[in-house]
Amino acid sequence: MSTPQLVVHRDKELMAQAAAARLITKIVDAQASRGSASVVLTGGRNGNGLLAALAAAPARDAVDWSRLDLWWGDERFLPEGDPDRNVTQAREALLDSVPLDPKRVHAMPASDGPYGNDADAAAEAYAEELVRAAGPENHSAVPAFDVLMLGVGPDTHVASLFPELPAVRETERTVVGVHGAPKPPPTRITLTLPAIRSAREVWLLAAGEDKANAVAMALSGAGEVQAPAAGAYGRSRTLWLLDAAAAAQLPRSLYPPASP
Ligand SMILES: O=C1O[C@H](COP(=O)(O)O)[C@@H](O)[C@H](O)[C@H]1O
Repeated sequence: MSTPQLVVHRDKELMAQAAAARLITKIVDAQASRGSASVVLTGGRNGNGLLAALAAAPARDAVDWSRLDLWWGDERFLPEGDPDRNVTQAREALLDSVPLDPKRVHAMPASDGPYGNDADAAAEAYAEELVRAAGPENHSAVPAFDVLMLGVGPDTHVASLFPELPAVRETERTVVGVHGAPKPPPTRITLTLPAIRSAREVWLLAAGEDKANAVAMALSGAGEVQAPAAGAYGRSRTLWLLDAAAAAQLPRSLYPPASP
């Protein structure tokens, strides 16, 4: 488990631009040292803001998009192309404008796909896709993600791990179906905390005053069942990327030294 590090930016626009710059560097470095990079995307306002900032950054051309694997931390279980699906929003924000290898874009199944309306079967299929990508040499059920990003909801949810729902208590499976989520749509697919914790780096993104209470709670010792964001950390690094509004309720003892 890595101790959370906090970076606080002036506002959400600057946060998105700085996080996009950070992600470009990570991908380029991973491609230089290992040949390819593996990134887990998040949905939500901050995840999409980062992708839009990346699309607008001239340095995006430093990435070899054909040597990048993209995965998702969660998906809203809706028909293919639905505007509320996380993958649809990511395509609009960035993916449609860069030359990705379609075989390396690992979207979670849709509710009108091969598993029909069965979110649990769709989750199992995604878990199998992760196992295949991990390969036997990794001795892991998931590939070695370089960066796994998570938006933090105002209720402290990350991916589709909501407080007190069964998915946040999962200790064995890497992907599960979610039923009865408090945020629409109620049916979702999500990586579990064990899968999230297998990533080299976990980045949690939160901007806006509606996130301030969730950020303070998750970083002040709350349990992961009550505050799922508290249970999200990476093997080498856990980075909280915040704007000043989202950091406003943090105790001074947690505030990074150089922040206003
Ligand atoms: O529904 C979801 O919400 C969270 C947080 O979204 P935000 O708009 O409050 O930032 C997101 O991270 C997750 O991927 C998504 O499915």
